[in-house]
Amino acid sequence: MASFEVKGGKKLQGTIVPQGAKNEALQIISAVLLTPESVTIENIPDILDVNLLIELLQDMGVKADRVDRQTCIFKADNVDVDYLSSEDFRKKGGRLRGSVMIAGPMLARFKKAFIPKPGGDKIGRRRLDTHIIGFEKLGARFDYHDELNYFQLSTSRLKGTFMLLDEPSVTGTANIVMAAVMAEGTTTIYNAACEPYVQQLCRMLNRMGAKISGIGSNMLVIEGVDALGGTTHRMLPDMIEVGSFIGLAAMTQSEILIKGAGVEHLGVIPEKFRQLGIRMDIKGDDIFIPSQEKYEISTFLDGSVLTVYDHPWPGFTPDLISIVLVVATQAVGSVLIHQKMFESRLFFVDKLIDMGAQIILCDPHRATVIGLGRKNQLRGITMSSPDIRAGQALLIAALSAEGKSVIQNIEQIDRGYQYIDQRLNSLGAEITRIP
Ligand SMILES: CC(=O)N[C@H]1[C@@H](OP(=O)(O)OP(=O)(O)OC[C@H]2O[C@@H](n3ccc(=O)[nH]c3=O)[C@H](O)[C@@H]2O)O[C@H](CO)[C@@H](O)[C@@H]1O
Ligand SMILES: C=C(OP(=O)(O)O)C(=O)O
Repeated sequence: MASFEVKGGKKLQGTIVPQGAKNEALQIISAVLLTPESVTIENIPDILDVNLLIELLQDMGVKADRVDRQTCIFKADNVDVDYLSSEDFRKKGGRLRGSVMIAGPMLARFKKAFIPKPGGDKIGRRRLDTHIIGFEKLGARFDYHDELNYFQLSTSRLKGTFMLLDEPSVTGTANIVMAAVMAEGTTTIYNAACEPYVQQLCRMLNRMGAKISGIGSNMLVIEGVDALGGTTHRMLPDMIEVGSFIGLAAMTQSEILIKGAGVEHLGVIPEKFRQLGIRMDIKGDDIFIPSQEKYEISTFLDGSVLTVYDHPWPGFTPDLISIVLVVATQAVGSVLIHQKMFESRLFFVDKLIDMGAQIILCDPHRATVIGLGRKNQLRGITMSSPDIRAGQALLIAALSAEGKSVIQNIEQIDRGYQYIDQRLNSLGAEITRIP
């Protein structure tokens, strides 16, 4: 388990460029399995989860030629379908959430798929029902192997149909879309997720020859085609990194320019940080956050305490709730943070409380933060990173704190943030990686 040693209390300054979006990358890289032709992908984040997925595809026989660290040409013209039933696939696939999205393209092109119990954050129950029921509606059969904890799926042919999803699952929608693009006839997916990740996937599939309409809405209509061809795709800037950098700047009183932030794809994210009192100037595709002595949380129009909660897109993403929570600890005013989707994502607040933050954990989903308004600084402590976003939130807390902090289990942070120590150190942070 590696750690970060962080010397806190320093103001940062400079320009930072967000990496390509992690959650988009996991969908897009899975989609290369849909064609035997070459697919060039640009702006790939160099992070643990994405590298693991690429490795998994290579184990399946997919050629992956790295042009540079961010660009890769994939060619899935000789896929070893049997590898999916191997012990090795179950082990490696089980290390990341994104591996689940290999199933949709495999069903579409090779008529069989295996889904190992996926990895990813341990942030509460994360079921796969939406994926499996969607595949079933398209005409796949499934067996659940209890002892080895994996789903086996097969079909003689997939056939388009209407389906109303139980919930707008992000990876579930992506998986079903990828299964449906080569199904016979028309598939309509209602209550579909419409996060920018899913929109980007649909646009890429259309460039490959798919016929998907309704992109960006909660109803996707997919006319099946016989085959898909190659394309080039560029990942959007990671909106979760952008939000994290806005929060980091405010919390550490830093002046930061986020260059190429993908402003038109950020939805309500800038507004949520503005509600915490954070000022920012949007200039073209860049976001400038000035150094702010104080930021004050607004109230609702009737004067009642602000609540920030997560919601499927175009609502506020659950992946930024931990960041909003940590930033609120130094604001003037109070806010109720409500993490509706996941039941184990707020437990890291005990570490913030140990650092001196004023937080009342009401229940597993809700925490009230009473901002310190910089009257007291947080104190550096030793802590462990429980999940990717809590890890980043703790790093922000440590950077703003007085004294030294040690963050253990930084593999969680490395899952989603590319060379984060080096990039923040180039803005003036003091983060040392202890292997
Ligand atoms: C690899 C990847 O892309 N991971 C993202 C993806 O995970 P993932 O696709 O796994 O998450 P889902 O969208 O399936 O659902 C997340 C959780 O929220 C619950 N749920 C979902 C929708 C809803 O309207 N109500 C509700 O309660 C589900 O039961 C589940 O427990 O989307 C999540 C929700 O944005 C993000 O946190 C993850 O970072
Ligand atoms: C929860 C997340 O990731 P994953 O779905 O890969 O666990 C996340 O990106 O915040």
